[in-house]
Order: sequence, then structure tokens, then C-alpha cells
Amino acid sequence: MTTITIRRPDDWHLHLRDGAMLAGVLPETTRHFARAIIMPNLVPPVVTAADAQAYRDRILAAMPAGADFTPLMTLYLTEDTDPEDLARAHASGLITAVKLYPAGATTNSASGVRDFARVRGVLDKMAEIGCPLCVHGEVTDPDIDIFDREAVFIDRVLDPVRRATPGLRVIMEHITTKDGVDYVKTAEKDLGATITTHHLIINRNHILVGGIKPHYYCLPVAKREEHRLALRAAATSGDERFFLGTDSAPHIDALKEHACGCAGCFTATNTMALLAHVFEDEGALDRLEGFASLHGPAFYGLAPNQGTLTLARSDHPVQFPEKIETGDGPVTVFDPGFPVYWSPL
Ligand SMILES: NC(=O)N[C@@H](CC(=O)O)C(=O)O
Ligand SMILES: [Zn+2]
Ligand SMILES: [Zn+2]
Repeated sequence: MTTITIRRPDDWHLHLRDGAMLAGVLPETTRHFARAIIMPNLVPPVVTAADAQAYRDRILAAMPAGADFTPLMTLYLTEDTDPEDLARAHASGLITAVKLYPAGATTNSASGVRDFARVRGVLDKMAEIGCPLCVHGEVTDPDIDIFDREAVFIDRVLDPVRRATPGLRVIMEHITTKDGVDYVKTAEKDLGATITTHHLIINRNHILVGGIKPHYYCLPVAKREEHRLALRAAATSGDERFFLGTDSAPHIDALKEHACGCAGCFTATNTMALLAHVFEDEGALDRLEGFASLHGPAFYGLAPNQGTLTLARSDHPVQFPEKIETGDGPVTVFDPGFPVYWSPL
């Protein structure tokens, strides 16, 4: 049996939700990951230090027995965010980053930013104190085609914001395009990107050809094959600016398989197995550790984890659960559509 052992990985972009859903999905992440950046798009969102403290307490209370996992909290940036509250939360270690959602861009983003002039003071403060900004990089202008929204965001919003805020450390979350990859490579420092597992596997045909596949629908939506290939090249290149953020985003099946289905792929359960498959395919198994366990901590200025994760390749395809049962209802696990031989031990 072939095995590979890497430092225990971290997930730099994760949705845990709250309540019964939190309790249902948390073990799927704590099984393999040591830390995760916890996205703040609850309803209502996590906007103040007090909100983050209370949410962290709820996550810790929901931890499975014996789990060794640290949630890294974030604040949801709004036009009313108080720079002093944010700075105190960062200085105390309560929060690790702040998340920017353009208003209306994705699930639970109604409280996001409309007018960037109104968050100028907060961004300046973040640059000053070294608090990174995680960005959902899509414009929401109805005139912009949904497949172009990431590329247009880079030109119209992200690049101007970065130029106006020297020293601001930015993570482009869940990049889906060659444009995103190329933009990250233009910066020598202060810019990185997370890449999801599913965007390394599916392109837009997988969502739409042969019947609509709601469990492949997420935001930013998967793009053309040339973009998927650019993401795979970036993820497996060894370039430290690219690291794993699964964007595992659970929604109950009733809301995914719906006339107006929610965006989000749930990959927490099988992400490490799928990544081993992808990296092996690319002849880059030796670079999996960098992508999943080393580049992220380096960007965030944290030490890599001490523990390890071993993945084994078996002779027969591995079966993953089709669904996770939660108190809110079943959540379908991302199905890559091909046999997978790797699994974490
Ligand atoms: N990625 C998604 O499609 N959905 C995420 C939100 C997000 O990360 O944009 C969610 O919270 O469901
Ligand atoms: Zn997002
Ligand atoms: Zn997300």
C-alpha cells in the first residue's frame, strides 16, 4: 500500500454554520484539520468582537470529544464596522482575519459592503495592525455576466483597494479563474489566494451538461476548463501564494435541490482524499503538504502544525458517505464523479 504523510493540514476557508448544522458538520473537519478560518456569514452575521467571541464559544461547545482543533475566527466587514473594536479583537487573538463580501455577492451577504469609501478607515487600520482581509472577489453589478464577475472585480475593486491601502494583506478567497491566478502572481508580497478542492475538479460543464447538478453549484461558479487547468497548475506548482481553503459550505439537500437552489459545495468529508487524487494526477504528490499544510500558515504568520496526517492509496476505490445527517436535515457530500483510491488513515 502506498502512503504519504504530511503535516496536519489546515482549512483556510470554512463554513461551519450554527446550531444543529454546526454540530453535524464540525466532526467532518476536526477529523483531519487542525485549524480553520471560520467564515462569518451567519444570519445575522458575525460583525463585532462580542459576536465572534460568542460564536467561538458555540463552536468549542460543539467539538467532538477528543478533537484537537482551533477555530480561527473572522469578522464580517460592514460599512458600520468599528476599527477600534476590530483592532482590539485582533490584538487579543480573538480574530485572525476580516472577511469582505460585496453586498449581494453570495450566501448571506446582504450586510456586505456597497460603498468602499465607507470602509476606508477600517482598511487603513487593518493595514496598520497587520490584520489580513479575506475577500469574496465578485462584482454584483447585474450588467456583468456571472462568469466574468471575478475578473471584473480584480480590475474595478480589488486592485484599486490594494493600491489605496499599501501594506494591507489580502487573501483572494476561492479563486476560480486564470485571471485570479495571474493577478496573485503579480504581487511579490501581501497577496495570496485560497483554492477550493471542488474548483480543482469541476468546470462549468459538470454543472450543466446532462441535467443540472445542484450539488456542483457554488459561488464563484465553476468556469471554463482552461480556468480549472490554471487553478490546478497554481495549486500544484509549489508557489507559496496559493493554499487550501475548501469553502466547504453545507446546505441541507432540501435547499440545494430546489427551484432556487443555494450555492455551496460540501467537501469537508472527502477533501484530503480528493486532493491526494488531484496531486497524484498532476505528478505533484510531494507538493500536497505545501498546499494543504505549509503555505497557509506561512501567509498568516503562524507555525505549521506539529501533528501529521497519513493518506493511503488502496487497490480498490474508497467509499465515502453520500450524505451527512444533521439535525437540520441531510447534507450531500461532494461527489467528484470518478473513483478515488486515497483515504486518510
Ligand atoms: N461558496 C458558496 O457557494 N457559498 C458560501 C458562501 C461563499 O463562500 O461565497 C456559503 O456560505 O454557502
Ligand atoms: Zn465566498
Ligand atoms: Zn465560502
